[in-house]
Amino acid sequence: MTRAALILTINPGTTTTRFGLFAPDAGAVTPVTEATIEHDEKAMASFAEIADQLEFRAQAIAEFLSTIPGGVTLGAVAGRGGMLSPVPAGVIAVNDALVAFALHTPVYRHASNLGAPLAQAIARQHGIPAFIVDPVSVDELPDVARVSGFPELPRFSFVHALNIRACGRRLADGLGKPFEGLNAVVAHMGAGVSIAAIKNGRIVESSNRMENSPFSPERAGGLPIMPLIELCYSGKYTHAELTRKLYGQGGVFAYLGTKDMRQVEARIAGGDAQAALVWEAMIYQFRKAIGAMAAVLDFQSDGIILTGGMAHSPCVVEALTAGCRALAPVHVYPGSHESEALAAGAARVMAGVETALNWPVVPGGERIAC
Ligand SMILES: Nc1ncnc2c1ncn2[C@@H]1O[C@H](COP(=O)(O)OP(=O)(O)O)[C@@H](O)[C@H]1O
Ligand SMILES: CCCC(=O)OP(=O)(O)O
Repeated sequence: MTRAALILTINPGTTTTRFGLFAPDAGAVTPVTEATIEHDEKAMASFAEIADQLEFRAQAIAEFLSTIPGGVTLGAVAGRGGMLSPVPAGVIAVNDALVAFALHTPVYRHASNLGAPLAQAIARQHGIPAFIVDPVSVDELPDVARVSGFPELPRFSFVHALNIRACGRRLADGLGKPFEGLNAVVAHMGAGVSIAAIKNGRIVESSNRMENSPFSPERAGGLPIMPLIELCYSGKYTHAELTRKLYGQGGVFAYLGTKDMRQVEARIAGGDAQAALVWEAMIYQFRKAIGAMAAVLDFQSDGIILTGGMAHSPCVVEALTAGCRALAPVHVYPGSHESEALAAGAARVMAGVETALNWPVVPGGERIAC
């Protein structure tokens, strides 16, 4: 029996590389297998630059593929897209220029910058196309949302677009309406957090996790700006130290020394008052952000979606549902649905339901059939 060519998904995280194999079927996908490789934190810290991890992670993928009984025939590879320049939502075909941008001139340092290079490396070995889908630099903000109050620092979009759009599609399907007609608030609550407003299928506003965002297990989120300026110039920290403190060691970690919310909840159950205060403050900030996104949608949303790792927590879900259900019905889609969303994007292109954008993506730019 010949086996259908599968779609390989690659999702590089700070200390993990997640893989999936999916069978495409007329623009949809069925999961075949998924795996997460946990990389040693010290080993990852030994790489000076994210780009230096390429070989190491490529080796991990080769090992994953070698474990598939009977081998695997691939038809396409879809990688998580990184901190690119602003792009529309959708699928982008990986080419050399995109790989060079992601490796050498990304807007910010982030493991997702390796999604395109890794996808290309595997795709080349198999002679198949490579894509990225809904990268974190998806920017659908209207002009009014870009005005920050200081012309040199306009607001911009970095958002968990892949999971947020996948959850939006799922809600739209459940409601029997097209995604393009969906209005919803999505709270992606992972190690980093994005709270976003989807209006007619477009992410028209989001908390931008290091701009005006709630804090999260490891990100400081938005901070009091005048004291932050003082701290920057105080000489207390170097640029790199302060960036690390706010970005990977901020939020819950800065207060409690852990990024694992299960541990935090266990400490609260054991009577730890500081843990309880920090947890409550984070939920309080989530509620404020969800309310702000509901306001962006004129309080006319089809639903509020709670998703990401923290949506596994009954305490988080209960607290947010109680605080937000007056705004719209609350739907809980725990975990991230990124692998399936990556595969579905590639499958839509392979089935001809959608065309891929070509990099560099310019307004009204070229789309290519693959
Ligand atoms: N059952 C749970 N209860 C509470 N928190 C959880 C649970 N499962 C995962 N988390 C928390 O979710 C966060 C990770 O979310 P996830 O979406 O997996 O992260 P990432 O941003 O790395 O993809 C961690 O802080 C983790 O402790
Ligand atoms: C903007 C989303 C990119 C991302 O994955 O951010 P976190 O690392 O904060 O989850």
